[in-house]
Amino acid sequence: MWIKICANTNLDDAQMATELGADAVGFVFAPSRRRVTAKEVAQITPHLSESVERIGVFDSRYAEEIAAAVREAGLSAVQLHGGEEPVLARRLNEMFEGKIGIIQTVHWAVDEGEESAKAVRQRLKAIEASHAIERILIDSKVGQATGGTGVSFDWAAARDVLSNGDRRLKMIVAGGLHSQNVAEAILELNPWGVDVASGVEKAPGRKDRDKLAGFIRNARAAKSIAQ
Ligand SMILES: O=C(O)c1ccccc1NCC(=O)[C@H](O)[C@H](O)COP(=O)(O)O
Repeated sequence: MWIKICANTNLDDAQMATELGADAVGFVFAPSRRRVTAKEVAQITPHLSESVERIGVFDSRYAEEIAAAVREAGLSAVQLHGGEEPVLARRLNEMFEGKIGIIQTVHWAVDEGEESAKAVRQRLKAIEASHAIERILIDSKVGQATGGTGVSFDWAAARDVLSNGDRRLKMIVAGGLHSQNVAEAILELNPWGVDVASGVEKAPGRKDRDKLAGFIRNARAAKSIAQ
């Protein structure tokens, strides 16, 4: 089970997440109350273990802008959170000669019921056909809010849509997860990975050690049952 702790804003939190066993730490470059700059992240990444993925979350559609932030901040992967144009992923792959991890976010609009299921199904097909992406992250969209919402989507309704997707794509589940519901999400959807931001915080942009430890412990325990 791959675990990403997202929306880190400071070194202590990012180090705490890695010490507790996270596989990846995320930094939000998209508009958010947890937004960070490349300059700030550049002060954090050199102090993290080489083995942990450092992922920037971007809503920009400009490859050059993303690439500049990747280089300055010392990121190892990007999460494309603003749209699903395979051309952006392809361009980044070219620019970094395939040496950068790319995760494509696909939003599940929690207010849109069946429409959401249809939209996600279509997006997964398009991503699969593009052959440019190997990991997708399914996140809740609530109104205009596209991340850090603390709201989970309907896993039971999503199960069919997500299990019919391309097995080649590694699926990461996000949106409203916390230590008390992550096991249920894993047992329902059997994802490759999970991601959390607000569910392990004591305040926006500040992580809570107990919540983090509980999240990682419960996610790993659930995955061992789901397999
Ligand atoms: O976390 C944010 O504040 C955020 C804001 C805007 C765009 C993306 C954002 N986070 C990206 C992530 O990958 C989060 O982990 C994901 O949205 C889950 O958030 P949460 O529901 O709070 O666990």
